Amino acid sequence: MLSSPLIPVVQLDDPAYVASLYGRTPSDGVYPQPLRQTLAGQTSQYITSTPSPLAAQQSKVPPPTSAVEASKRLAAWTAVDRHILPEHKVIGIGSGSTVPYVVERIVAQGKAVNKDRVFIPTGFQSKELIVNAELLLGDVDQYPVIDVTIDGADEVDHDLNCIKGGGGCHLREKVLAEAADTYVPTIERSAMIMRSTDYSFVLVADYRKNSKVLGTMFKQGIPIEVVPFAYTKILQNLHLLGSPRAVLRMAKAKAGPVVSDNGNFIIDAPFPEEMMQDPYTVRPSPSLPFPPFPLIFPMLTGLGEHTQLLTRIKMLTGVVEVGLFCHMAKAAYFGNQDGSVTIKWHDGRVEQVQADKSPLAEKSQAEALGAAVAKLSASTLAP
Ligand SMILES: O=C(CO)[C@H](O)[C@H](O)COP(=O)(O)O
Repeated sequence: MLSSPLIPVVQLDDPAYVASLYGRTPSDGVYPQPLRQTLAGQTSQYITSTPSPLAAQQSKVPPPTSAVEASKRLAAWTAVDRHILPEHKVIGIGSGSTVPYVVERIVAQGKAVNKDRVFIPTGFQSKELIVNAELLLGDVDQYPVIDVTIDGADEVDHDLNCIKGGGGCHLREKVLAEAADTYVPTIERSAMIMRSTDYSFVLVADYRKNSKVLGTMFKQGIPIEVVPFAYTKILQNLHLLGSPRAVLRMAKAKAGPVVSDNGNFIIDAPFPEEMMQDPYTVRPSPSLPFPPFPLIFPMLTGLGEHTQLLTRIKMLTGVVEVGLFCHMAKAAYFGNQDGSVTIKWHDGRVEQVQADKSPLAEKSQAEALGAAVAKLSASTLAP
């Protein structure tokens, strides 16, 4: 075989070469296992299985520096304490700035309980969080049934419908939300829909996301993931559907559009309040614009009863997923500025956890107690 002096020739099945890539060989019996610790900021894809100091450093969440951050942590910790129980072995981890606090609290449950668990990410960010926290990474194609999924939200309404996708991850987020719920088909007003009968999808957010009607707090619109080549046609259809201000989401630190983890584009489509009030329920169509219009565009105007916004957007050709999560969540946890937590449950109950009963209060009480004990023992031991 001819070889260039500049390009070393390697034999791909050479055990030494394989070992140099993966840190172990097929004869170890554990090959091939995913061994990398982190890809963020790394130049090499292959990193040894020894936890790197960088990974350890990245898995530490800095203490919150603002009221909003503190309320995210409060929501995340309270939700983890109530919903991630020792018997839960397959756990979905969502995306966004609240989720690092979820992972932080799960890690605090200890190595013993976490060693038998597998964590399923909703995208690049949560994959990094899982790996950096040295938790076991899995994927939803291995685990299509998840015990509990915890995720952030951009806005949650009184019915626990929510907008997600501010971070462009809502396709995977919805798959993981569905994997955590149990669905049965039901017929409602002549339409077959899937209703969840057992919910294990939990939302965590700060107080700004707690709302009555979607779109009143999160005004940039419903995130819609679309296949790139169809985006102009979809924008046109969304304008006809009632969102004349729908736009393609542009990247901030890159020229051109945001590209999702799945290689798609994201459109943000704000709809008027009356269309957002109940984006899910099938109900009789309100006034149709003028007689010939529904005949020409029946799908856009909605004939008869099938007027739910979620389905109508999803039915547009080229739409991959809509960032409206309707009747999927078991509960939504909102951290408040005063240290309390508001919990909205799927059956309509609203629960309030007072500040002195929250996990953060317990932590500071425990710290104060620890400090007092240390002081007392120091003074007792002093000569
Ligand atoms: O849906 C999401 C990403 O696609 C996030 O969960 C949502 O944007 C909330 O993020 P944050 O916790 O940063 O407010």
